[in-house]
Amino acid sequence: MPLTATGFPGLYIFEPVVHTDARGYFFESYNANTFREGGLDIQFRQDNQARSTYGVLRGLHYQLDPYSQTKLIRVLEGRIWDVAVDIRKGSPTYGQVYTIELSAENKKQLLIPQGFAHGYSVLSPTAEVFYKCDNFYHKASEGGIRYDDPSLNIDWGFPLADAIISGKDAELPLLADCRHNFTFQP
Ligand SMILES: Cc1cn([C@H]2C[C@H](O)[C@@H](COP(=O)(O)OP(=O)(O)O[C@H]3O[C@@H](C)C(=O)[C@@H](O)[C@H]3O)O2)c(=O)[nH]c1=O
Repeated sequence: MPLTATGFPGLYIFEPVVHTDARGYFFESYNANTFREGGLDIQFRQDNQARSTYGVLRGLHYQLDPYSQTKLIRVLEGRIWDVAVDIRKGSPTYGQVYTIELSAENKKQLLIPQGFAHGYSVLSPTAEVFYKCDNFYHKASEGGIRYDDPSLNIDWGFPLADAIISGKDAELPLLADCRHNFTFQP
């Protein structure tokens, strides 16, 4: 099974089976049946793609219910440091941070369930990130947490002096001041 548990309930690493031959390689970057066989029946509704340069840090973001999003993150070009924070009240991993390098080379994908805040930083000169979401973008439901919240103490994979951050992200609140209503459903 190409899905690996992370220890955070609902958070999985997906590693596709790569078929290599004289022409190059082929892999199924997404197959709903593979996820269904792993007990994950997700109806993806929106695909997003973003290009960034070294040092760009996006996040941490979430959308409030009923627009919360499961996300399946992968990298088409370059390398990123992907960060997921469990903000589901009652979760055994509430307030904990999961990090993983995703790259075009390692082809790993991170499946992030609803109730997590998500962000990433770019480690390579450029990176092209592609992700599927099971709910539509809804501007009024956007929420976020500051990347440098001291209670999370996140390692972003590079010195924060290098970070390029949007004005919106620089003004996000700390986790303790966030108004969200995510609860853990075992
Ligand atoms: C996220 C999003 C943004 N936009 C618009 C709003 C804005 O004008 C422009 C850039 O938006 P942002 O600055 O929010 O883009 P960005 O900072 O890349 O936002 C993304 O960050 C990562 C970490 C996530 O997890 C995503 O869910 C999403 O929040 O694109 C859409 O039209 N649809 C979308 O789904």
